[in-house]
Order: sequence, then structure tokens, then C-alpha cells
Amino acid sequence: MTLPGLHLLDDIYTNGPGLSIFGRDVPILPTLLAIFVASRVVKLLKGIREVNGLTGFRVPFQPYAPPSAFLPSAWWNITIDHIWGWRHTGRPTIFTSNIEVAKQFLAGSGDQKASSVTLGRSFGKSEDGNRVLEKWGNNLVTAADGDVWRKHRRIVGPAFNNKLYEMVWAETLNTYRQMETIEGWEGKDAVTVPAMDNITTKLALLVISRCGFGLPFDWAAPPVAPDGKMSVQEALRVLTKSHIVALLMPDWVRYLPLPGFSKIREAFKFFSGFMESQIAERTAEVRSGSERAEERMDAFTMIVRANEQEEGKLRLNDREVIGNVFIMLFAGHETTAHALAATIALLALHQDIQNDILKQITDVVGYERDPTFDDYPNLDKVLNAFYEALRLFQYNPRYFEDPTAFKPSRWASSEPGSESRSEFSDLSAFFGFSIGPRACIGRKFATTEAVAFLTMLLRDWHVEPALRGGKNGEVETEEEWRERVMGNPDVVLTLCVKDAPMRFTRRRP
Ligand code: HEM
Repeated sequence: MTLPGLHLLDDIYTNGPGLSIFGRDVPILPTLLAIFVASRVVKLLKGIREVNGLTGFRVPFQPYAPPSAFLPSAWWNITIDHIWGWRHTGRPTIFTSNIEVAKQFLAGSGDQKASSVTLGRSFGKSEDGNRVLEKWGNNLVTAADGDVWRKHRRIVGPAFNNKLYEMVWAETLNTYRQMETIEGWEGKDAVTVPAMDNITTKLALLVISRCGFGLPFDWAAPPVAPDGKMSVQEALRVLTKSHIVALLMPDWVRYLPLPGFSKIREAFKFFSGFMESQIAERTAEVRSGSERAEERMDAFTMIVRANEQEEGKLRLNDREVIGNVFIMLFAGHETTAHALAATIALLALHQDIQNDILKQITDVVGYERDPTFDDYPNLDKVLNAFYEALRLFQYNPRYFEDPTAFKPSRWASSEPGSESRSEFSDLSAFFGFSIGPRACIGRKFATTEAVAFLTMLLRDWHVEPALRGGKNGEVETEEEWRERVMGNPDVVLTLCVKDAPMRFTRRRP
């Protein structure tokens, strides 16, 4: 290949790894490095110009994307740990805890054009940062362009309706019961769970599998299908567990002979084929107007159904359908699981709040029947605890009095029983699900699951921290437990509490 003045491959093939630029021999690696550095500097300067020199961080790489994700957190490299480290500062930057600034970015149309009025450019989603989430196909989360986003939202939006939330409620109750049976809680007066997150992660995976994908998985996962191959449930589990590797690494890395990679490879291949066959099956069902298609209320089938009603450019192709179904797993699984584990850990540390919530549960539902989705608006104290646990990763004292305190009551409204009361009639200070048109589409999915699970769990079990015994028979204090479990969260896809050891004592026979 010959470019004017640059004879790159010619030289590598004929003279070894040298490079000739304008007739001069230069070493290849330093030259490529210099080109890379120069390109980053140009990008950085362009970025600073686009924000009109707004003060803030000047970093050479897109946070969370490679190579930033693999480099240590430092003043020149922003990672998720960085944001956690600043949680008390409330300092306005591009990574901001200032709600007014955030609103300028997030309010407006899907591509956030409104922000351009103030900041001199369109602040859409970052293509670099989101590319890793497109492994399975373009989707709602990654769509950077407003028209593309609207196309996805038109198809995916209708799937998030009350029928889906009723299904989420019912499946959460089913999963709770399976958990009690299979984890051996039944018939016991007390149970110790070494890591709460393991339970909530499994719960969230099963609920999303059933309600998002329409796959009726069980708590007891058979790793091998009857034909001896990897089961669908096992493939999904492997993909979920390995998603950081799977997402951040280029595809070819999966083919390296490294431990565990053959399983990831097998799961990827297996699940891609499985999803394609599922699309074909569901499309055929929807087209034939079969009873089965009418009965299915899962998000996947609803997306296929909505897509069937579109034509031409407005239709999603198969890869985009898979992308949208799969993104629910990444957007809705860990997030819900970690927030739930944190809520349970915080309730264990605040017995008074736990008792107050229990009182509401028993007043609304009693002990004789299962809670139903109709109870959801009246279980606002349960929901507020979940919101407050999410807020504890957002500490700006300008908006929250006593910001480090766990106070679910700060979200209470004066109108008991109204649907809006726990849905933040005053949304202005709550950013847990983001705001504006790109806010979380799965918010009610997550809150429905959380309220159903917490209602069942807290009605049956009293929750407290499982304190660790020391060498000389000393037992750690609750404060030490809190610091150990919650003081320095892990970063997986999102922030999460460390393994939270919990003790559950049965409240009634
Ligand atoms: C506690 C649980 C959850 C939290 C804290 C959460 C948080 C968020 C946040 C902050 C965003 C905005 C992201 C951005 O601007 O880049 C978002 C978007 C999104 N979330 Fe969630 N989420 C949760 C649960 C779910 C669930 C259960 C689902 C699906 C079943 C889901 C699906 C999505 C999707 C598809 C988007 C993109 C929306 C769009 O761009 O139009 N999330 N979520």
C-alpha cells in the first residue's frame, strides 16, 4: 500500500519493521505512538472548544471504554471509582453532582439537542463509550443519534406496560418461593446468607429471563441440557458473569486459549443461535396470530410484535431486535440486583425503619394472602427504602439534608395511596434512573420487582447484619460491618456493596 509520502506496508514487507516518511527512515512503533498521541491531543482540544472551555477534567480517553477501563484511576483517567471517591464534594464538573448542570445535558430531545443552546454543541451519548454495549446489535441504550434512538424507542417503548409489570410482580413472587425452597430456608427459624448480592443477582437474572426474554428458567439451573450441550440458562449465566470481559475485549480475545474463555466462546455462539431461532419462532407466532403469541407478555415478544407493525426504515432488523432484548440484561440485571442488596443491607442496619416498613406491609397485605400488583401504590414505604438506597450513591448536600443518612421518609409524599406518591411527584432531585427522554425505560420494571421481593422477604423474615467474630471472641460492631460492606463498594458494571453477610430470623411460623 502506498500513500503519498508514506510507504508503510511496503517497508515492513521489504525492509522489516521500518517506516519511510518523506524518504526518511523512522522507527515504526514510536511513530505510530506519536500519531496516536497527536490524534488524542487534537480530540482533546476539539472537546475543550466544544464545551466553550468549561472547567472540568481533561482526560485523553473516554471513561469506561478501553483503554481507560484497563488503566488505574488517576487525575488523567476517570473511572467509576473516581466518582465514588468524590461523592461528598458536590463539585460541578462534566461528571457532575449538580442537578442544574445535569439537567442541561439530559433534558430535551432524545439526542439532547437542548443542551447545545447553553453549551455550544449537541451533547448526545458518546459513541466511543457505548460501542462496547453494541456487541449484540444496536439498541436503545447505545443509540447516539436522535432519529435512531426514536426508531428504537418506538418499538421498545410499548413493551414496558402494566401487563409486563404484572408479570414482573408474579414472577418475583414465584422466584422468591423457589429461592426459599432451593436455598433450604423452608422450615428453618434462622438462616445466614454469606453474600446478599448472590441472592439478589440470581433473582434479577431469573426475573429478567422470564419477563424480558420470555424464558421460563428456574432457581435450580440445569447446567447441561438433555442433549448434553450447554443449557440456555447456563449460557445466559456464563454470559452475564463474564460480560465485562465479553463487552470490553475485542471479539478475537475470546478465541485466545485462556482459562474459562472456551466456555464464554461456547456461550456466545450458543446464545446467538438460540436468539435467532427465538426471533424466527416468535415472528411466526405473531404473524399467524396464534394463541401462544397473544398469551406471551414478555418484553421480547412485545418487541417482535411492535416491530411487525412497522415497515421500511422504521423496522428493526433481527440484530437490532436481539440488541434491544439483550441490553435489558445488561441495563436491568446488575443495577436492580445491587440496589436491592444495598436496600436490604441498609434495612438491616436501621431496625426502626425496618419495623416501620413491616407495619405498612402487614397493614396493607396482612399475613393471610400474597401481595398483589394492586398493592404496589400502597407499599410506598417499601419503595422509598429502595429509592433511598439508590440515592446513597448521590450525596449533594445542596439537595439532601443530612445526605449520608439513610432516610427513606425523605421521599414520602402527603397523599397516601396515590399512584404518584412514590413515583416522585418532585423528581427534581432524584437522578437514580436519570431524567429527560433518555431516562431509564426499565424504572417501573425495577421498582415493581424490588417492592414485590422486599414485601415478601420483610414480611417473613427479620433482617440483621451477620457480624464477623474476631480472634479473641470479639465480634465486630455494626459500624465496622457497615464500613466493611458498604464503605468501599465494588465496581462491576455498576457500583455495588461488597459481599453483604446477612442473618434472617423467621418472624412467624
Ligand atoms: C435499579 C435499577 C436500575 C437503575 C438504577 C437504572 C438506571 C438507568 C440509568 C441511570 C439510565 C440512563 C443511562 C444513560 O443515560 O446512559 C438507564 C437507562 C436505561 N435503562 Fe435502566 N436502570 C435500572 C433498571 C433497568 C431495567 C430493569 C431495565 C430493563 C428491563 C432497564 C433498561 C434501561 C434502558 C433500555 C435504558 C436506555 C433508555 C434510553 O436511552 O431510552 N433499566 N437506566
